[in-house]
Amino acid sequence: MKKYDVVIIGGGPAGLGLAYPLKSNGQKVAVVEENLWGGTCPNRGCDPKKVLLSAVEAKRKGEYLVEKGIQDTPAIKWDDLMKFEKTFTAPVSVGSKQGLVNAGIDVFDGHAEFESANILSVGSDKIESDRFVVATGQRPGRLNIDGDELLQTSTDFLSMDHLPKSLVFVGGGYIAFEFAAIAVAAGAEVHLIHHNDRPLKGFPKDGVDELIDQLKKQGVQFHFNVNINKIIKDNSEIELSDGQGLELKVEKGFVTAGRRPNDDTLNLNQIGVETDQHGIKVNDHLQTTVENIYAMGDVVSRKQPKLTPVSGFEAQYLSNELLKYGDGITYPAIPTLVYGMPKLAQVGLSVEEAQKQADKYDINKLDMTGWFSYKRTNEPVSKAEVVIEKESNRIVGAFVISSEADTVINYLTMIINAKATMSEVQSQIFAYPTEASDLEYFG
Ligand SMILES: Cc1cc2nc3c(=O)[nH]c(=O)nc-3n(C[C@H](O)[C@H](O)[C@H](O)COP(=O)(O)OP(=O)(O)OC[C@H]3O[C@@H](n4cnc5c(N)ncnc54)[C@H](O)[C@@H]3O)c2cc1C
Ligand SMILES: NC(=O)c1ccc[n+]([C@@H]2O[C@H](COP(=O)([O-])OP(=O)(O)OC[C@H]3O[C@@H](n4cnc5c(N)ncnc54)[C@H](O)[C@@H]3O)[C@@H](O)[C@H]2O)c1
Repeated sequence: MKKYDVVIIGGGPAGLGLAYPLKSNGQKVAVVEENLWGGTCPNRGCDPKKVLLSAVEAKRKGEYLVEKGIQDTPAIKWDDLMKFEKTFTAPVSVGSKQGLVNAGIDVFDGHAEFESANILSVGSDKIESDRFVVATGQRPGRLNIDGDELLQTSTDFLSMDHLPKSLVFVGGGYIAFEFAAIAVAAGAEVHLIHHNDRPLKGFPKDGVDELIDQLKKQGVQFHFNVNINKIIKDNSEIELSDGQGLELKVEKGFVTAGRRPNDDTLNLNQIGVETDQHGIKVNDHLQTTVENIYAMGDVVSRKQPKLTPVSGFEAQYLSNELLKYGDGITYPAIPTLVYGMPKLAQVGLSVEEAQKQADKYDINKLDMTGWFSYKRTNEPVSKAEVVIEKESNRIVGAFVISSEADTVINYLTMIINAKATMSEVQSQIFAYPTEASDLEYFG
């Protein structure tokens, strides 16, 4: 039986982010992966999605300037776009695995399961290790209704060679809003079904309503307060119904109603590792309820959002922690973003929380649509809500909706984490005219 200092289960951003620094610090390390090396983000998540969005951004930016110097709106050719996307995804798995091998890290292909707190089985291999780190991520949740198997997942959407004429997303979270923006720009008839009237509920309602308005103008059809309870096949289409009058026929349907942790097929509970509905329970050292087993990334039950840079941050933390027991993990302000045209973004203290403590915080509501930066691109909406702590005159939170919300939220994240006051921001010289030079008006 092979014996290691650390065995990592899951070859995604979290697992790979930990394997390299441990190896370069002299540890004997192995990584186990049952599917594509590199994990969700580069194979079936962030990266392929962002490649598809390149075309959406180009199309919308052209559209805004029709009759303002641009003659025709660019049209998206899905089949070509998908071929372009696959040039990014195709090399990922082989390259990620080879990178580990080149670094002298042992790799195992297959499904990992614990036999005990020190022994893991991967197919017919048994692997012994002093410590294990579970970094198995999440997978799409299912609806548990008749015909659920007729719905495809985000992975299927991101590898569709041809765009269906009509499609529906069931569940209105990050994935549904982003994919709806992509599919409607590419020319499909797009429906989005949500079981209540508050999709993307972590974002301010007025901002989400703006996004919904924009997506409606682009052609997305929303169905709120609808609980689908049956799906049947009808020739080349599927029909979704709620038993209350909605009967929707589309060529393809996708379940986008949340993701669930991959913590249920590793024998974790049998060896004493406790889980809850959000994933594996860990303390602030990312240690599970079994002393020598740690967990990180999307599979962990925690309040921070489940995102690639958060997985990377935890991997970096554990790479120190496993070599020398130190302080518990503390997270900086983490920005979250719904991509599309426009994008929604927020960071730090939420506007909703700040409103509850009006004695401590001011909220600066900015309609930037008429500001030079946005007027020159003629985009339909650009707004921000900035939370300022009265006592320190510091920005402590922000929400942004615009096509540049990703850039703006990253500036604000740096400002929040640096604890800079508004006068410190205003004393910088930024290149003009840019989103950075607009920052002086945020306070
Ligand atoms: C459609 C989509 C879009 C996204 N977009 C963004 C985005 O724009 N920005 C962002 O920051 N995040 C985004 N995310 C989230 C991001 O992909 C995850 O936060 C990130 O991949 C988590 O990394 P991880 O290493 O924890 O898990 P994963 O990347 O999921 O890796 C876990 C790995 O473990 C393997 N595994 C599971 N069980 C076992 C087992 N028993 N044995 C062996 N191997 C196992 C899996 O096959 C997988 O490869 C997106 C996710 C999706 C689905
Ligand atoms: N830009 C990004 O950073 C990004 C993009 C995509 C995905 N992600 C990651 O993936 C995760 C999961 O994304 P997601 O969009 O699948 O889930 P989500 O949790 O963001 O949203 C799912 C939505 O579906 C609703 N819902 C649940 N059951 C339903 C039902 N039966 N019918 C209709 N609606 C239902 C929920 O109320 C919720 O609003 C995100 O939380 C994030 O971690 C991030």
